[in-house]
Amino acid sequence: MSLLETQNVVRTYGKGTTKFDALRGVSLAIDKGESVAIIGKSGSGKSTLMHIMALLDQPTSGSILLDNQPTNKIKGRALNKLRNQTFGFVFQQFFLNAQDTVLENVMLPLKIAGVTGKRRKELALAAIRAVDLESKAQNKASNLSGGQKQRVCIARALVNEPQIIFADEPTGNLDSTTGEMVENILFKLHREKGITLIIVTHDPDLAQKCQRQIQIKDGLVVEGGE
Ligand SMILES: Nc1ncnc2c1ncn2[C@@H]1O[C@H](COP(=O)(O)OP(=O)(O)OP(=O)(O)O)[C@@H](O)[C@H]1O
Repeated sequence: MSLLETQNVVRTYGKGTTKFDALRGVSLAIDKGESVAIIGKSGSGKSTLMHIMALLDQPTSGSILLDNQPTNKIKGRALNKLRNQTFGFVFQQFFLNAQDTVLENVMLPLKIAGVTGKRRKELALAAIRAVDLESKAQNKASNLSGGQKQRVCIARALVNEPQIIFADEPTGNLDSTTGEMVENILFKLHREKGITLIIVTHDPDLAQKCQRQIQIKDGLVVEGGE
């Protein structure tokens, strides 16, 4: 049974002469516990699709179903809550708060979810432990290496025990050894906690480690949609 489904998703940017169809009718279904890579050339529509699947953007037409329920009527606070509870994000544009500690950064999604006090700290420390950064918990996020920052992002993404982790080029800015460590953490979470992984990547090796590769070309799925 599919966990996340897109039905004939179209996303048009702009109006008039600048109108551009970034997605031209994307239908795909992702099962619970799957690991999926979204691949394709620059400008093919990968990030647009990822944002729509993660309910960060709305399609111009078409639908997104989560657990077989349509999501188009969920708005505002309810939508934020659903996203916060269901998804974890490892996105380059979702920066860490540089002046806050690692612990504070990882506690943030729990704070938003209304988890308080000791429990908030314990859950955050468990996530920090899962990415092997316990010794840095009190460090400012700015005083970390690139790979360590990415691991903090993963800890923050997993602290709410999400069903799905969306990762946009999770190893893009990292050297190969550090990138491999970050990959290993993501796949370990997938194997051991059954978290569904949806990863946008240009890296063919990372894509091959996923159970399925969905290839996007000019706003359409050309391979791996089902
Ligand atoms: N806000 C926007 N307004 C207008 N056009 C946009 C906007 N965002 C994206 N596009 C266009 O939509 C198309 C798909 O963009 P998208 O970012 O989804 O591609 P991508 O496959 O993720 O590319 P990359 O691999 O370079 O990140 C591109 O042609 C892009 O120029």
